[in-house]
Amino acid sequence: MKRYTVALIKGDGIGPEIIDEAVKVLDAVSVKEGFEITYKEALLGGAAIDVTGEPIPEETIEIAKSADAVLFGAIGGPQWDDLPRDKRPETGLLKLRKALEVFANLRPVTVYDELVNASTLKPEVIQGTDLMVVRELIGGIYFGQPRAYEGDRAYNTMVYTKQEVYRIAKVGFEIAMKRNKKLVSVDKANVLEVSQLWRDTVNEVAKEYPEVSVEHMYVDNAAMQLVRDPKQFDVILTGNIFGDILSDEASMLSGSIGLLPSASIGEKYGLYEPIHGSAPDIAGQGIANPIATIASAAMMLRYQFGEESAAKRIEDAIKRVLKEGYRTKDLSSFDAKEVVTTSEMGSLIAQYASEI
Ligand SMILES: NC(=O)c1ccc[n+]([C@@H]2O[C@H](COP(=O)([O-])OP(=O)(O)OC[C@H]3O[C@@H](n4cnc5c(N)ncnc54)[C@H](O)[C@@H]3O)[C@@H](O)[C@H]2O)c1
Ligand SMILES: CC(C)[C@H](C(=O)O)[C@@H](O)C(=O)O
Ligand SMILES: [Mg+2]
Repeated sequence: MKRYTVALIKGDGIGPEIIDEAVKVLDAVSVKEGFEITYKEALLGGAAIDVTGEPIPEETIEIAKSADAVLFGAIGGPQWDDLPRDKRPETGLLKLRKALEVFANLRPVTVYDELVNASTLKPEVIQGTDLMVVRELIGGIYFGQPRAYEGDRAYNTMVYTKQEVYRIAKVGFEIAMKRNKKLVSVDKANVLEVSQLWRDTVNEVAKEYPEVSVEHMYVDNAAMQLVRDPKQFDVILTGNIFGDILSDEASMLSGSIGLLPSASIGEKYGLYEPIHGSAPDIAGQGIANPIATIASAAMMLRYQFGEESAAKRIEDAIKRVLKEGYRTKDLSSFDAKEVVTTSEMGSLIAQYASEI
């Protein structure tokens, strides 16, 4: 029997609630598909700060590196907001991404037919939207030096090397080749030198993929186009901060940020995480939508373990619960036949994923 080890990082807020549901679903499909997953929990974020004083203890990096994949919930919360930046929960996540060198963050945006009324946009605008944001994850302004908060002055540095842009662009084009051969690269090349390098490098990589149609778009226009006509996009290739913002925006095409999964991948490791945060406003109430995390677990099965049929089981089960009208509270006003808790949603998906 095939065996995989998964480092589980539950984190803060709704993190533990949504990870528990993903584990439920993974356990159900692994029985059906004949593989076994063993889990090792590790601390990160506020949960780690409270125990060790650090947002990412060394042990967490070791556990993450020694596992076959990492499944991550969410971190952060108001109780840690006043800590200095390098002691905050978010810094723990950024350090983990960096330590694992997961430079490519893939954020698929699916609009489920059953939820076309859930978006704030008109159904005819969003129906059929299916796009992939390819976000550079371990460079750009998030990590650039120098950076400081000095009295009345503070600064950050947006920096990309050609090599960093090249490798994320390659990922973008490879994905475009497997999808609809259409890529929009998003930058701010009318203002930023770093975006000029980005654009030049993307154009170089484009020569290796003559079949892929390439368009460059400024980020402000892209933000507008995403809500004007999302179906024009297939692969969106962009840098760290633009990808962060555009993917939250894109989540509202699908109806809830609680639906959007992601895979953060590099040469060696894989980190699977929903795109949303720890949602402190709803933590502990059993109302968080676990689908983003469950779908991230499906991405883990596909990308990290090559367990395509298990991944498909989960994705089909998600479609089925939505089709049958089960909704967590975030989607309760949209064609809901029954409003369910976080745990009930996880159990239904686990049940459907293990049928047949
Ligand atoms: N990857 C991460 O761990 C991650 C990502 C984003 C934000 N954060 C952190 O999370 C904390 C809260 O940030 P925020 O409020 O800006 O963003 P958030 O994504 O946590 O929440 C934004 C809104 O979306 C809702 N929401 C998010 N996930 C949901 C889900 N699964 N089901 C239903 N509703 C959901 C929340 O209730 C809230 O109203 C901050 O400390 C922030 O730094 C962490
Ligand atoms: C929590 C934060 C560091 C993180 C980011 O900005 O990358 C989050 O917003 C995300 O989208 O995963
Ligand atoms: Mg974000």
